[in-house]
Amino acid sequence: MTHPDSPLGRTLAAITGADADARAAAEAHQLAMLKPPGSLGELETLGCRLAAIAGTCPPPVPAPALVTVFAGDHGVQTHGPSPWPQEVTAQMAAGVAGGGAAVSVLARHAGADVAVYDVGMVTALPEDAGVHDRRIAAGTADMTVGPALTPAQCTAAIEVGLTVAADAVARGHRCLVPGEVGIGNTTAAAALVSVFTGLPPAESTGAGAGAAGERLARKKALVARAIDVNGATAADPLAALAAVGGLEHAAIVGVLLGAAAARVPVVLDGVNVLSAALVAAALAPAASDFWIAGHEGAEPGCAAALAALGLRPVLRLGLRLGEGSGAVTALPVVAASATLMAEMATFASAGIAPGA
Ligand SMILES: Cc1cc2ncn([C@H]3O[C@H](COP(=O)(O)O)[C@@H](O)[C@H]3O)c2cc1C
Ligand SMILES: O=C(O)c1cccnc1
Repeated sequence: MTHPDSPLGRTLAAITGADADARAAAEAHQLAMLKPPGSLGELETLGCRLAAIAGTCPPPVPAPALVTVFAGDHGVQTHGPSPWPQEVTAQMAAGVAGGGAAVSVLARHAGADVAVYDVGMVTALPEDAGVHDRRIAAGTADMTVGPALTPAQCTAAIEVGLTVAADAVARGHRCLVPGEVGIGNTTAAAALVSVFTGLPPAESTGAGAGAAGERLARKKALVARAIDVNGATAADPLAALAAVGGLEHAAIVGVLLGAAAARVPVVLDGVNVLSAALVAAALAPAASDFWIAGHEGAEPGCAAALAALGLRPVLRLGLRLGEGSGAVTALPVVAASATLMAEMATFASAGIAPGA
């Protein structure tokens, strides 16, 4: 149980759904805008959702955005579900901070800021790597023999995310984009997706960063064993997160809840972020009002998680990278939906009859 007077308890208590009046005003404004009703398709839906999130119509453009990349390692990688060595986690964290990773390039393209946090890599980086030290453990424990995280580690990682979200909003960021790096983390994500959607591990588990053949079969068996050994169930979301999640997933849960409490939109990425969103939605169903699905990734858990969350993706580009890359690619489209509402003429302002 979450203590009501803890950072998580206070955050959960602060989360209420998006603003129905602002949504109704946005729907009416869409009809008044100089276009046939419905002709801007999902851009209309997005604009109305942003209005409901902000509580005003037209909604403010969700900028500047901050991409928060959390890096952690995974004990389950001792069984080799990922074809990549664990050192790649730290190398990629440094790469994201250094500006050369895919998400770094895409964030520059979208005009978003990027911050990287080590929440528990096996290898700590020197300070000049530009990665913020929020280390909780040197990776998780092997989830196929017991919980990946202790309850205290899980809570600490969630609180890192809560603090990152609150600080970002306090510094003026108006949109959050959580991302991750962590060799082995699609094994944990598949386990979370199975626990929270009921999809069997054989169907929730995908290639991740390149598992195939015997390795992919082993990965599926590891996911099934981890859920079974820990008795992970959606009925106890925090225990399930500690059992089969990662430190980066827990930190992302914190960002997702912290942003919802601050009524700031979050753009969701691939299977890792979506698996964290399933946990966060189980803790606070109203929080999903504040989340926009940036894309539907190719990893099989993505479609199942989006369906369970009731979210339609902005993009479908066949991405299977993570880092926050797909979410940040969607950002300009999300921002466009708000700009249209603020700047388009209305039939009245243009002196044109709205038609039939
Ligand atoms: C070079 C490289 C860059 C990445 N950027 C994101 N990931 C993605 O792949 C990893 C998860 O896949 P798995 O569970 O199969 O290990 C995570 O680091 C995720 O962010 C990468 C993976 C690699 C190898
Ligand atoms: O969908 C993702 O987030 C993803 C897919 C493959 C590898 N890493 C992450």
